[in-house]
Amino acid sequence: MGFFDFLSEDIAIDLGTANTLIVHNGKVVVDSPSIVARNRTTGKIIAVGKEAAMMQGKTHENIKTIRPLKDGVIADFDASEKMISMFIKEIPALKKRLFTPSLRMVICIPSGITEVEMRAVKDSAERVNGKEVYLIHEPMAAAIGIGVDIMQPKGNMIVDIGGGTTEIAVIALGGIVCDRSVKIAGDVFTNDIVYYMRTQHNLYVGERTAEKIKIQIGAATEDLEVPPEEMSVQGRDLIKGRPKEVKISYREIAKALDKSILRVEDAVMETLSQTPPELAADIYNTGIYLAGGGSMLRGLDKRLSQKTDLPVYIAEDPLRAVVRGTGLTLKNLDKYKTVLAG
Ligand SMILES: Nc1ncnc2c1ncn2[C@@H]1O[C@H](COP(=O)(O)OP(=O)(O)OP(=O)(O)O)[C@@H](O)[C@H]1O
Repeated sequence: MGFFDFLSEDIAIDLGTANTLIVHNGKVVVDSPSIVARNRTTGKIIAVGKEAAMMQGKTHENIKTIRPLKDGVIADFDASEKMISMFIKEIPALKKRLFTPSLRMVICIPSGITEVEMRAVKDSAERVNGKEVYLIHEPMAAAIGIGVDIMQPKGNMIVDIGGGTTEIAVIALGGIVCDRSVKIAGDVFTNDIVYYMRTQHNLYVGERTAEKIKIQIGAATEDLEVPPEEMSVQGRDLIKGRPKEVKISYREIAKALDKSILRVEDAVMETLSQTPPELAADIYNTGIYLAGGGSMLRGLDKRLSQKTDLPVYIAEDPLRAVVRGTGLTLKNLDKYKTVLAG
């Protein structure tokens, strides 16, 4: 330990389109929606994370809620930097500090990210006091978080279904052999539900309500073994203009999501078709690992398993698999130096 090491801290960040998670000292210390609320007149950020999420869809013209990331990459630099900086200040062990310490960071990024987008993440991290900043691809972090031994000469397929992107990768010998990133994930599923409610029930629902429907009764198939109960949904009647309530079943949601899930399935099939034969043989034995919040959609594992004819496993606590892996990478930087991106 160097003399000035007490002035520096290590943190791992999963900067996601839907959620931002931070690991410090081996523990998840921040787990918040990636949302910022800004006062339009003064330009000041008035809330981030959970507090800003409560305001979503309920703001007046003076307040605007922003999601600074889109499709896994930073879309609004100023808002994202302020959000990261406020999240870092919320870390209990750093709250007591007078100044933000210099940070050694590992941040995960989508596998389909461009050099310019990668640079943007690094720049933002440096501006929030990141002195040593490392990047890791999300599927790689997910694999480490799931507990896959990525260094083995053995192929493993990871499908990480987040908010903005679905990342599919075949990993062997500490590297990504083939991958695909599609912009079909949780946010698209939510918008599919908004569209379905509008067109089939003449009911206008906001994104927060649609996401609630997805989590409470969302399904990827119409034949679930344990179907959830019908759900009452309130919104605005598009014809009469007044509030209205309708009851919906998981079967309707499965119909609403079908086209998008087909596109995820196609991307998985395409990646499998590009996999070198020796690694394909490994995947035949090990199956496919799912991570990310989208993997929690009821019946998605079964549907993917039927489509690919392979066993499909959902990671333990799928929303945290990526940040767990990012944290482990940070803890074992020497071991994982070769798997870092950029
Ligand atoms: N039980 C659930 N069923 C279906 N979807 C869910 C469930 N829980 C969370 N989700 C969805 O998971 C998504 C968030 O997942 P996650 O936090 O893994 O994404 P992210 O890392 O923020 O996004 P990205 O990796 O694309 O940047 C959201 O769209 C959310 O609605």
